Amino acid sequence: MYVGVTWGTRAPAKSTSDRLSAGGNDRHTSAAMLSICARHTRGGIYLCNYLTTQRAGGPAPCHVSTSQPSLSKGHRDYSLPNASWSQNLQDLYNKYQELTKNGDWKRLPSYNTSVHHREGDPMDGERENRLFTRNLDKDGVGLEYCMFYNKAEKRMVCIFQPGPYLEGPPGFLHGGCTATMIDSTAGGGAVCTVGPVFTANLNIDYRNPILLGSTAIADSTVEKVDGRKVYTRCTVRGHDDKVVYAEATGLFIKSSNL
Ligand SMILES: CCCCC/C=C\C/C=C\C/C=C\C/C=C\CCCC(=O)SCCNC(=O)CCNC(=O)[C@H](O)C(C)(C)COP(=O)(O)OP(=O)(O)OC[C@H]1O[C@@H](n2cnc3c(N)ncnc32)[C@H](O)[C@@H]1OP(=O)(O)O
Repeated sequence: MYVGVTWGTRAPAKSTSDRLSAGGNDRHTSAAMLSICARHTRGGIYLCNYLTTQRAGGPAPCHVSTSQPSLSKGHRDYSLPNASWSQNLQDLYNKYQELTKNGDWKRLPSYNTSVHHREGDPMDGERENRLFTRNLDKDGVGLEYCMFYNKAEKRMVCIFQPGPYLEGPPGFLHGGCTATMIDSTAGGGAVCTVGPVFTANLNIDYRNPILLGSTAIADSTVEKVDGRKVYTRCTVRGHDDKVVYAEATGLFIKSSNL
């Protein structure tokens, strides 16, 4: 039976990434880097490329690591920082991690299959299905993100960094991917508030294009629950809140079939 999300109980107690994030700007200390290299070398070839978008005037850094976690070796919590994360994403992660300390906010662990989010589901075994937002094996080329939920405010925040494989207009994020992040964030907020839901309706106003490699925040609130209907509102902004990328409303229907 689906009982909702697990609050990090399966995440490693103190991963390299956590140690790094705790260190904030110390993340590039030599000891930490050696530790990361050792970890990635075990899982594949470690390489950190520094890519830039080709757009004149505003290249955003995009770091890509080629570590290739295997699904069957599983259980990786993909919401933890990795070498592909930009400093802006890392800073936002540190900020929200800090907010989790008094219990108001919870970090959601994130796996690459939907079922691994369900309590009681086996965490091992081969699975072909992949979560849409976690379907690329290389860190940094697709979506890097982490969600935080505030129960009292019925609010879900997703900090994210879209990689180079998500291009729509040259240098910019595909609008369908923006929609995916809105759907996932608002849907995740609805799931955390009422339990399993289906998306019934999503309305999006795209205000500004999102540069690939940049860091953005999707910020969603459950505004009303009316029977099985869950009404949400979501805004996507830049990491420093200076630009609004998109504004959306979403209707989710509580389902007993999930
Ligand atoms: C990426 C994941 C990250 C999440 C992290 C968080 C937690 C992790 C846990 C688990 C991860 C899983 C999920 C995360 C959540 C969301 C992200 C992805 C979500 C999706 O990707 S999901 C796929 C796309 N989605 C569909 O594939 C739905 C297709 N569709 C249907 O399956 C049915 O259509 C359904 C079920 C929607 C309703 O069907 P139904 O038979 O159950 O209910 P019914 O029709 O009676 O409607 C009941 C009342 O809603 C009103 N109503 C219905 N639809 C409306 C509409 N469009 N506009 C206005 N009102 C509407 C009616 O008017 C009535 O209102 P009233 O009660 O007042 O009469």
